[in-house]
Amino acid sequence: MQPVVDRPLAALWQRYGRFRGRFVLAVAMSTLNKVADVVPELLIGAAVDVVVRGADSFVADVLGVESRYAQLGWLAVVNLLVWVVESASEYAADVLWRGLAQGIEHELRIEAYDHAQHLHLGWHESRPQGATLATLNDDVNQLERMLDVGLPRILQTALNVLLVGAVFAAASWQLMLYAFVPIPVIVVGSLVFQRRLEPLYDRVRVAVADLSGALGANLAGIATIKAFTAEDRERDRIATVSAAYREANVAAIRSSAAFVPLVRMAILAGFTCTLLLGGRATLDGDLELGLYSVLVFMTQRLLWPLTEIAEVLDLYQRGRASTARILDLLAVPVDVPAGAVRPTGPVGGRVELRGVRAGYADGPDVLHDLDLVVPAGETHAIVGPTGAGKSSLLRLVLRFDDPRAGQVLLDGTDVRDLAWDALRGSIGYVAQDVYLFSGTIADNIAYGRPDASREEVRAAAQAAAAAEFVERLDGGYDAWVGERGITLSGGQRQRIALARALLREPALLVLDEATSAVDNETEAAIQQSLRRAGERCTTIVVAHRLSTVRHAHRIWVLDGGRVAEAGTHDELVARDGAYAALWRVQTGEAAV
Ligand SMILES: Nc1ncnc2c1ncn2[C@@H]1O[C@H](COP(=O)(O)OP(=O)(O)OP(=O)(O)O)[C@@H](O)[C@H]1O
Repeated sequence: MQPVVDRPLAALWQRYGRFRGRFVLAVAMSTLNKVADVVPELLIGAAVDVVVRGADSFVADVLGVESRYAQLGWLAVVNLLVWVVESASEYAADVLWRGLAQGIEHELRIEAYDHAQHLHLGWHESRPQGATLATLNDDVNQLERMLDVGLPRILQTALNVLLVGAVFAAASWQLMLYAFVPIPVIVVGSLVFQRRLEPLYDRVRVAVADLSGALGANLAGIATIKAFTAEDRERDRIATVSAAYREANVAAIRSSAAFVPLVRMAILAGFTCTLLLGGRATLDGDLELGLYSVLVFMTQRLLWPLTEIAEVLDLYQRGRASTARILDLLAVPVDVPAGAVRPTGPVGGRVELRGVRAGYADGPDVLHDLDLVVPAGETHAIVGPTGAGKSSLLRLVLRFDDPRAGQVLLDGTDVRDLAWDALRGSIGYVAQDVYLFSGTIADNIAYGRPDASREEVRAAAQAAAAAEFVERLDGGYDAWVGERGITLSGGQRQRIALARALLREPALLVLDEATSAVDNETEAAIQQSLRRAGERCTTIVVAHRLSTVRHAHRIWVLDGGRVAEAGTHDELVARDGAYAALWRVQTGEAAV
């Protein structure tokens, strides 16, 4: 995905204006710390000056103390004070920078996650889950590293140059020039290097997203891998993706490692200049010995931190790229905006599709000119061969997708005009592939109504023919359901999902193959409960097993995205069309 935010850090600065106060404070503390950090070097110079010049030293001039011992004592006291300031400011700066990084990291992650969950389902389906996960996780962490390690280091390096520059300038501008000669080389080199690294880090990111996507998909499909003894093949496939990641990283590392020797050479040149030229000036009597020793130390202090510039640029580059990706995610428009209509009275649950044409992304239409009405309080079934468009139709009712043409109406209002809670809040939905969250059985049943009492949870479980097996579980309603409910059987999962939908007492119950995995006896019990529940709500059922739907008020037979026929079970059997043929196959009256 090409980044759409071109100045990500400026955009971040704009976005998080409320952190600016803390940022300024962190900068102030880092500055104080750096100043305190430079002072000990000056004190060394002063100490040499005291030892060499005694009563004529700089300290003697300032304090009016002649004894060398007393002067050294004063220097020690100042050193102690500086040490206290340095330690305290370092602590404060550290806490502030890290707090800032953690604060922004947290807010950005939550914002990005929240935005992602409001994005169109089609957006999620059209890209690997690993890529979204990598943005929400790795990218946000990378930004945090840039903020809590990279930024303070950049600042310290800049302050270093300024402060040491000031000391040099005060001592000898010629020496300052020599000591500073390497800096432009390093900076220009760094910029060139940064430009080279940018595409390399993009490759690393793409590779890491591929890798986490592949790992996630494989772990989700571990049972299939085992069943097909595909472990070796999958290991090789992961090895290929991992090797691509390794190679992308190696390429980036090779470039970044090449930079450090260049910086070292430049530093050595600056250091040698100060050593030689400063030494000559001291021998010639143009430079105080104390100052010479300070400058030799200072050159080290000035230049060595610049070796870190490579690492800092590395962090900056990665952080910048990560920020761009997070902001790009945040810039994806929520193109299925909710309406604002909230019906005042109770929702009846009447569903109507008028001339609906629908499809996915740029693909062909999967539903064609569909007209269908489910009056409030009735139970209607949608049946038809696989791929006929049954689930696609339900997705329109829930507004996971919008039709390309035509309208979907709930109680006469276009679903596009309804607020989410008015639309989805009125619907109890059981998807074809049930998703349970890791938590207790009760948590899962009460997912749509977290305030439900235990009695209500139990009643819903009863209606979904789940109570009996739940009570037999160790812990009953407090039994822990593993991630995606893997500790339950398929039929048990479906019944929990059904209980979850029923507990909402929805105006509209939408069931997509909700009982496909339960046995006939359990299904009969569920049908009975559903008929009771159906007295209070409208129900749309998609089912392959026709016994599930034979009592429906109306059965819609879809074929190739169109309504092939519709009527009650008896009418359709009497018509002797597609439904009757299917019925005969399922009841064993016809040979398959
Ligand atoms: N998320 C999707 N993205 C793209 N195409 C899709 C998507 N979901 C379904 N389709 C396509 O839409 C068509 C209808 O699929 P749909 O799932 O609605 O059929 P169905 O009648 O529910 O089938 P089944 O009985 O197998 O569940 C199929 O051709 C399918 O390939």
